[in-house]
Amino acid sequence: MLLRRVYKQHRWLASHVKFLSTQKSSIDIKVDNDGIAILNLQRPPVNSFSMDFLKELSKSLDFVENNKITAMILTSAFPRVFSAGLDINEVYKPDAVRFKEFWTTLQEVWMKLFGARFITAAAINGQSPAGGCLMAMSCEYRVMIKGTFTIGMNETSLGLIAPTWFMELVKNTINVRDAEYAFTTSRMFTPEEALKVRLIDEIAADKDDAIAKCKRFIKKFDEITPSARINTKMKLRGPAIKKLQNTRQEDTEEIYQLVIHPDTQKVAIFQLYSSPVSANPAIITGYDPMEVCIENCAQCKKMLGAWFEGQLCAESCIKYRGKMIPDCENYASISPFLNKL
Ligand SMILES: CCCC/C=C\CC(=O)SCCNC(=O)CCNC(=O)[C@H](O)C(C)(C)COP(=O)(O)OP(=O)(O)OC[C@H]1O[C@@H](n2cnc3c(N)ncnc32)[C@H](O)[C@@H]1OP(=O)(O)O
Repeated sequence: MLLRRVYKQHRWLASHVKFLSTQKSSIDIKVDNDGIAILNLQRPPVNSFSMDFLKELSKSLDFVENNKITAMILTSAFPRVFSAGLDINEVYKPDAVRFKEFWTTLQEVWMKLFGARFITAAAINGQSPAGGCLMAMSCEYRVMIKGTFTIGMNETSLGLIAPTWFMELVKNTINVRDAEYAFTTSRMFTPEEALKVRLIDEIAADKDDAIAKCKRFIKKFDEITPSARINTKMKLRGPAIKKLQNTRQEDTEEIYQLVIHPDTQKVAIFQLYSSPVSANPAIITGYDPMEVCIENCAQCKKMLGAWFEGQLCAESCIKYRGKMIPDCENYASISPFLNKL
């Protein structure tokens, strides 16, 4: 009888979710026949977390919770990137009110994901720096696919400092020494290295295998009384959530002050147009012509949007060490960076 009700509910959810996912959404939710919700992040190009995307994730987590779905797997619809972390556009020249709302939304998503009553697992099917790593780490189980992908906390290389609650989470997952080394040096881990320090729990051959392995973890709880599982999880995770609840405003203010610092802004703009995880921000510090050049690339990108190849502009700027300074109103100077769409 109970089984029939659960089955019927899953069938309803499956059709309902199908309806939801026909709206243009950055998260595709599918509930499978085992009653597990698979959340595919699909915000082009790299699943970076903007405020709207975070709000959508927040609603998706509510959907899983409100429909009493027992487990969720977080993954990416893209083949090479799980998530590029926070959207650098939210960090570059932020408006104070918007940035604070953005950060508050991130806190809220984190508290919902980390403190979810349902079982959570991440199938990390690509690059997962900084905020991408944060989302995966907030789940109870992590499976990463093998390949040339990396995961880690590269905040310091961007001139940023990860929030305390993220540091605590990592310190409680891997050992303190590895956490300190990784955070301070912006170390990115290959899947094998991540497994060694237990940043992840398993390695998979591909995305399907990663999801299958996450499901195997979820299945373990068939043998465990649900209330015992939930109460144990809450006892383990509750204090960290309470701590953030009590310090949300200070946390937001601290991060905002950090983000608007000129040094952070220099790195943010560099990152915006030259994004590989291994980028060395030292290249752009203390050399003014290059800084002006990169600022101008950013301005042209803002003015011309998709017509303008911002990354190409920034790369040329770095290559010619600031000797080529684009003027957005001078066609000759920007024509090398205009595309035909
Ligand atoms: C505020 C303090 C709090 C600290 C907590 C968290 C901080 C963060 O999360 S900051 C973000 C950290 N993220 C990164 O450093 C990742 C940067 N990105 C990359 O390394 C690569 O893009 C990635 C390996 C993810 C994917 O590589 P590719 O597949 O080769 O793609 P591209 O590099 O060509 O990028 C495509 C496209 O996406 C834009 N992009 C990349 N990352 C971001 C981002 N985080 N935010 C916004 N946009 C991003 C990149 O600029 C390209 O744009 P176009 O040039 O317009 O195509």
